[in-house]
Amino acid sequence: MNKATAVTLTVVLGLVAISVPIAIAIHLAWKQAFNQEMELASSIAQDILRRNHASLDQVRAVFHELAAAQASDPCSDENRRLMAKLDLGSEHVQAIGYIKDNVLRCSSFGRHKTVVSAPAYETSYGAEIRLALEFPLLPGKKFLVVTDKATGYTAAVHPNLPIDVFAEDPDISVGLFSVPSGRLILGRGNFQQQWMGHLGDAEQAQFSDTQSLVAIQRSSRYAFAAFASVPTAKVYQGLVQAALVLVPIGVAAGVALGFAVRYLAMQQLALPAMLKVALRRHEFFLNYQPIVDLQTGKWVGAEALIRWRRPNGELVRPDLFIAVAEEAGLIQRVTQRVMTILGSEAGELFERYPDFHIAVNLSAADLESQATIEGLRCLARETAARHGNLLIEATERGLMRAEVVKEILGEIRSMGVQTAIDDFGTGYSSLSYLESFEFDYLKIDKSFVDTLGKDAATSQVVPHIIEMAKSLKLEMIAEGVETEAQAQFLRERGVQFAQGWLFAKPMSFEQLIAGLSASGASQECALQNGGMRGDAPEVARA
Ligand SMILES: Nc1nc2c(ncn2[C@@H]2O[C@H](COP(=O)(O)O[C@H]3[C@@H](O)[C@H](n4cnc5c(=O)[nH]c(N)nc54)O[C@@H]3COP(=O)(O)O)[C@@H](O)[C@H]2O)c(=O)[nH]1
Repeated sequence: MNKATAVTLTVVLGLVAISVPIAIAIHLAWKQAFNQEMELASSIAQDILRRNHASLDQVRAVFHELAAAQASDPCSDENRRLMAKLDLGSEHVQAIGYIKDNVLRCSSFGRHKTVVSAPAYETSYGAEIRLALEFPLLPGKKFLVVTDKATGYTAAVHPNLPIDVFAEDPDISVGLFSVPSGRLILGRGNFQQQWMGHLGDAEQAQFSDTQSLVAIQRSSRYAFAAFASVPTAKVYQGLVQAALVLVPIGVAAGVALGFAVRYLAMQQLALPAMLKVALRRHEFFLNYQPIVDLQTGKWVGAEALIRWRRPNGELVRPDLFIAVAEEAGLIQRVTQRVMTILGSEAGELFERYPDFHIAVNLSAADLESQATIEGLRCLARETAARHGNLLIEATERGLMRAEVVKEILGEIRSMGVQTAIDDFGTGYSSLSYLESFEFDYLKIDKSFVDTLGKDAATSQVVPHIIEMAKSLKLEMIAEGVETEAQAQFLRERGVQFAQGWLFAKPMSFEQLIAGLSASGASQECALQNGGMRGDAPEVARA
């Protein structure tokens, strides 16, 4: 990637890093305000339902008591006294009377002969409803009147009482509608007939349109439902309030992320220059991760893994700087550095453990260059390496220029340096393509080993890789083995070697030597000369 592209990418990423948290903050503020208003609507609807249940329960109790009195004349003095008593004792019922043939014959206030309107509708539980009836002694006051169809007893409820909630807020509409007919029974403010459709057979419904947030709650005992609606404008007011808290947090998070992106980008852009300095100042060192024989558990080799410690003590991860070194054309110098360090350390190792091997990672550029042959020859000389003491690991991505790589690999093998295909299965090589390269080992990638024992689709891949390796007559090294179950699986299927935290993490040269001494690995290593092919004139010690 050139510098201009990297700068553009950084600016774009920085803008995204800043704007995404702000967008998330605004979205959260909106959601919070919306939920808050919806919860308010829902709690009002439930309150209205509670109040209506209380009113109706009292009306039914009144009817029950009057029926129980079994008066032969519903308007007798005694029965009217009972009406007055029940009336006084009820919080919701304002007047009690007796209606027959649409004539109010008497009430707790006395005898009448007032013609009243026909009921607006009849309920499923045998009550007749008149929505706005005036009592003779209370002119100008309209009541919701319920008449027990069977007895004619009638109770009047103040129409505002059940919906007398949030009355001080004119923007909030509330009411009660009959479920079967969709007719509004009581209400204040705005009510749209089509809201009913949202309830269907459900207990409750919550929805919004461009103007309102609506909550509907169905009665579990009567054929009506209560609703409350809050104007959408209130959500915007709430949004502003929530945004005042959340947006500054989002801006702070965005700015912090923006700085982080900038810092990382600067580091990334500066890395090639830093790498050059690090190569000059010898800031690299090696770690070694043991490779074990899965049958005996002995350490038979180790992979050399480069480490970069900056002068301030910071360790830079190889998966960060190797890619940069490859892109910046510095990887061959890095590989050369690996071989130089190895040259100063491995001689002692091969002398004490003649059958031990050390693996060196090669990138694509290394695999295409004669300089690698020279480097390995020099390393073999310096360390007095025997046939099989040195091994190179090439990834599938490194094999792109097949013809050139084949030639270099051939020369490497003819020196007695063994070859392994690394990260197997993560690239795009076909079997026939791989067959055309001569490798000694196949390294099964950690990503496949990770899936062993899991239900993942890729967990089926390892047995196929093993079969393939067998058919290509390659020995196998499984990477990233972390559990005994994985080791057991691989062992049972004939995988010879493994590497991973289950056995040992990457370690210093001194730790490797100490570990080898402790395990007494000298003569019994499994990567015997018998496991190698061809002569090795350059590396074989006399
Ligand atoms: N061209 C070169 N590439 C190199 C060199 N040194 C390292 N690398 C490559 O960098 C990548 C990261 O390497 P590293 O951080 O050293 O990680 C290695 C092991 O530590 C890790 N590993 C091994 N076992 C386990 C395990 O059980 N769990 C776990 N979480 N990680 C584990 O795997 C890395 C080794 O991978 P591989 O090379 O594929 O065998 C990595 O791609 C290195 O190749 C260098 O000198 N040159």
